[in-house]
Amino acid sequence: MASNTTLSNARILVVDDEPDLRTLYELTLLREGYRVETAGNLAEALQHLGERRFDVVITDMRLPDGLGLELIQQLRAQQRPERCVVITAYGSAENAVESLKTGAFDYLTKPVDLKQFRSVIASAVQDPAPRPTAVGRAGSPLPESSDAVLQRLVGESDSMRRVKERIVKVARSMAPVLVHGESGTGKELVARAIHANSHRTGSAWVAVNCSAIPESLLEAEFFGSKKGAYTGSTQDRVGFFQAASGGTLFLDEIGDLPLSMQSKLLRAIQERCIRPIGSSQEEPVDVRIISATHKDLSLEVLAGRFRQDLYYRLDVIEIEIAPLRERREDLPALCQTLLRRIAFEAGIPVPTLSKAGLEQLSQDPLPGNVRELENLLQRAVALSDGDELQLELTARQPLTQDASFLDSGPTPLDDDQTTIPSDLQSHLDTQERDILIQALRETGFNRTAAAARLGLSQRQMGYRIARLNIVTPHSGELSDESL
Ligand SMILES: Nc1ncnc2c1ncn2[C@@H]1O[C@H](COP(=O)(O)OP(=O)(O)OP(=O)(O)O)[C@@H](O)[C@H]1O
Repeated sequence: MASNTTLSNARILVVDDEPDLRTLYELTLLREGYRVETAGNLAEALQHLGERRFDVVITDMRLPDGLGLELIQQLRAQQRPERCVVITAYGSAENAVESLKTGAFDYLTKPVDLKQFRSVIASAVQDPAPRPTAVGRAGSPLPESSDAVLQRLVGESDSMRRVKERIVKVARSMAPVLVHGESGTGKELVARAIHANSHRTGSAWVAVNCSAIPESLLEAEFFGSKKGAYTGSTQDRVGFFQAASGGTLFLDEIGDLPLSMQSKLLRAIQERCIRPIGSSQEEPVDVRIISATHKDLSLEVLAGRFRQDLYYRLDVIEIEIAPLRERREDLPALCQTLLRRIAFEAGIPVPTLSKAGLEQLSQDPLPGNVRELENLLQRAVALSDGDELQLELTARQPLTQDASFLDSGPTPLDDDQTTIPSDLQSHLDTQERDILIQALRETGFNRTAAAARLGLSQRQMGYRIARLNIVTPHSGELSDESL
């Protein structure tokens, strides 16, 4: 029986033309304590809906007099509050994605696994408002109020307002969201706001930086492993999917996931099951996936670096965050918030930024976006000796290319583009190393500034520096000559 009486009072409409299945769903739901009504086709369903309000409508996709999708469309058009769960035929990914795009809360694939069925319905009937008694799990922060997280997202430009509206709109469904924007634009903050505004807010939030995990460890990190699965594994290990169970899994830098892992992720999303390494058992998983990238994934698909089917699965709802240089009207509010945060952490009075300083900032391309702005202000606060902040903007060329230039074509360092390298990986590594070193030199070995110039996050920069074995003067081991 469902443990929460308010949830078990929920009223559910089941729409399916197969009497056996209808009865199976009905009995399963009645056993959970829900109030259930059934319909065998669209017309009957609409009749029930005309008579009363339901909490959840579960509908088969194919009905004798139309599609389950039409039911969702009608409910949305009438702005009805019912959450819809669609049951689609096995292998019809298009239908599942289409129903999520139309506004379904979630979908289930035939043959329906009853455990999964119960868990999806339990999610759908939950009160969307954050539950006051909910507590964060070990390893996940206590849930923040939905408003508090949205308010942390500073900016009232048209594009920021659209982002915030979209967050609220999509938060309540299970549909995967892809957040796209340059490095430092606030993709993780947006993903967190979606989680905080969803009914999953009391459950785990697990953020994973796909570019920071070595390829050989990815499968174990994502799906976990059983004791003895490999040398040295002395106990079962929980993967990201299990850790995020009931909550949200945020896959940052999804464009950097190697192809081999992309197919495993696709399978986990499609089947909603994972198999830990060393286990013979599949485990059902209930996670909402939000992914983020600074890359244009459609170009990555064309270049053969990203699986089209996975792209299609992840990009059900897209949220685009504009770079800071395209929403300069957000700069004053952002500076104010960031300065307040910096001053609070340093335990000092909030410094002021002069009009001239703000003007200076608004002329700067700020390729590292809000993160770069944050670092810049942090440096200014640390170096200031008076009330007014002195900004140190790095002299640089106006930004003419976005960060994806590293991946999408020859760079000026390609002096011999006609020769095909015999070892592509080491050729690319050498080029990447040269670019990184050049950026580090030109920024006085300031990793943050170099990362910002290259459109990389600090984590990505750190990972690349380690991978390519670059020793910077700050590491105190070798001098400039070693570069
Ligand atoms: N609109 C905003 N209002 C307030 N702070 C912001 C905003 N956007 C970004 N930030 C701050 O800027 C920093 C970078 O944000 P975040 O990590 O979310 O960016 P990102 O796009 O995920 O970066 P990356 O792609 O490099 O991982 C964080 O400290 C975040 O709090």
